[in-house]
Amino acid sequence: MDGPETDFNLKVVLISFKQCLNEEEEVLLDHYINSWKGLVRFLNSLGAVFSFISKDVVSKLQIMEHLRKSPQYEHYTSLQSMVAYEVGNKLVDLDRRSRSRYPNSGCRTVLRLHRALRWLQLFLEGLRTSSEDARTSTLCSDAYNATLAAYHTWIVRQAVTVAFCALPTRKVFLEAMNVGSSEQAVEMLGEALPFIEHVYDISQKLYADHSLLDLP
Ligand SMILES: CCCCCCCC/C=C\CCCCCCCC(=O)N[C@@H](COP(=O)(O)O)[C@H](O)/C=C/CCCCCCCCCCCCC
Repeated sequence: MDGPETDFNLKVVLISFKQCLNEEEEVLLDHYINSWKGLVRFLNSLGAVFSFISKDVVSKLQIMEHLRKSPQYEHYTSLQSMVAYEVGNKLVDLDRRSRSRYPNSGCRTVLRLHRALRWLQLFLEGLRTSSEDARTSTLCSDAYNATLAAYHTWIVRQAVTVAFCALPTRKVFLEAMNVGSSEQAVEMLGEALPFIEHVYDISQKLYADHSLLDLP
């Protein structure tokens, strides 16, 4: 039963990233997958022009869910245990020459989501701190160019640029978050974005420590 506190809104999704971390500051994959599913729900609500993006995220979440249901599922409890298992057992393609051996490794799959999380963090921070008349397409492409663009093919970058033109205005975006007025949405972002940032920072350090930031 949904009440005002449990209604689906962006605050619920962003705060769900807090649950991704346990007391040891390990990133728990079930929660990470669920938080991403919440984001996909928002993406789908923005219209069919974004469906090629949402399909890519869903396919990556399915890879992770498959690993969580595999006989090796215990190794996929957290990002840390996954990295230890896949790296320790050489189940990751570390360079392009070996690209085709483990195309669905957990490490390379989460890396794509991890980079996208940084895009989301920058985009929402841009929405939060920008003026009322700021263009969302500019905020979005600035965040994209600072994060994901470097890893995407020319074709993907063109498709993404077209999709950005279909973004709603800043006001509509903030209202679509379903947390009240634009001012309340801005306040919510200030409270909730640190949870995403924390998960991002811990994942980034883990990947950097294991030289996994450029997996093909
Ligand atoms: C009311 C406010 C709601 C805001 C909530 C937004 C929800 C955001 C949800 C998802 C964000 C986008 C996630 C993009 C993941 C991209 C993963 C990726 O890099 N995939 C590429 C590489 O994968 P491999 O080939 O190596 O397996 C893949 O090639 C790319 C596929 C196409 C999609 C890439 C689009 C990225 C655009 C990011 C901006 C999204 C704009 C959304 C508008 C809010």
